[in-house]
Amino acid sequence: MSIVDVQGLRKTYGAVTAVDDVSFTVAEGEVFGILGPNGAGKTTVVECVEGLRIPDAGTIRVAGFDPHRQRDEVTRILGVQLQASDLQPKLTVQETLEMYSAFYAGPADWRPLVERLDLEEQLSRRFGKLSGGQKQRLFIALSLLGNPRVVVFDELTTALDPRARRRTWELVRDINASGVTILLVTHFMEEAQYLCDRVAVFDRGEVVALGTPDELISSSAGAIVISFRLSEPLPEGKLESLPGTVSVAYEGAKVVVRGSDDTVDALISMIVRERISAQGLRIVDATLDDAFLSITANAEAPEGS
Ligand SMILES: Nc1ncnc2c1ncn2[C@@H]1O[C@H](COP(=O)(O)OP(=O)(O)OP(=O)(O)O)[C@@H](O)[C@H]1O
Repeated sequence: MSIVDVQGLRKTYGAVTAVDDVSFTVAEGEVFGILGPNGAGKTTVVECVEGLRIPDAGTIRVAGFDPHRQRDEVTRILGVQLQASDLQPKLTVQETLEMYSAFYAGPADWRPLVERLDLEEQLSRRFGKLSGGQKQRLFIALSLLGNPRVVVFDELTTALDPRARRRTWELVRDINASGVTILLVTHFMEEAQYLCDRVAVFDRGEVVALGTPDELISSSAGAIVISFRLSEPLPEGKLESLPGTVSVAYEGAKVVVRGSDDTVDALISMIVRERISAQGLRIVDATLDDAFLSITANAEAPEGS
């Protein structure tokens, strides 16, 4: 059953069409990723879902409620990640938790949350003195105070070092395992591949791909990446003409071929048949990063164009 339902969403800012005819649904219990290059419309979409922006057209429902017209109902269902600018730097972690708990009629007990998020030792520290990772964990705690069924995390791990990011991923999994649906806006493909059940890729205000990370990887061109070093150049066009080849790139002596299982078979046969020396041969699955670049390949226009 879908808990978030977005149909035909359109949002403009003056002459800028930020989002145009966007539709997707999020099933209860999913981690749903919203990906896309800068300016693709991701934040606009989640802000419409949160009821912070009024759509120009289309319908949005969160557990059946309209986020704009039924804001109170949606606030009881949807937890939103605050930004650093929303919080008082001089308040302690405990004061912040108590203050935000007071906004809800039946708030969650923040003590187990603090324990789960490893913030116990920070309770008497001022918000402004917390590390980036501690701040993010506090934002997660605050987003869960209202016992939400859905939470929106927008760029949750952007400012974190790799260790803190990994730790936050485990927390997100943990929150999801407790039954909370998660809408995750991220620029990190590794994060999306690790956490998301399904992702929607936005490009210039539209959904250009939607599916599981594996579906996106296998449907985007070049699902397999083959790399090796050649001791001597091959005749021009030889690799390009292999079945299933999508691209051939030369990085010095290293060749990177993107293609399909057919490309692997044909390349190996060619190497054996023609006794080609292909050193350091590696055959790996493409990642969501590769799929994202392929899906959004046409998005990048030069600055100022
Ligand atoms: N308040 C606003 N007024 C005018 N234009 C806006 C406003 N907010 C966003 N835009 C424009 O709408 C488009 C979509 O912006 P949005 O912030 O939704 O994209 P995004 O995918 O979240 O980008 P990023 O990854 O950079 O955060 C962009 O062209 C942006 O410049």
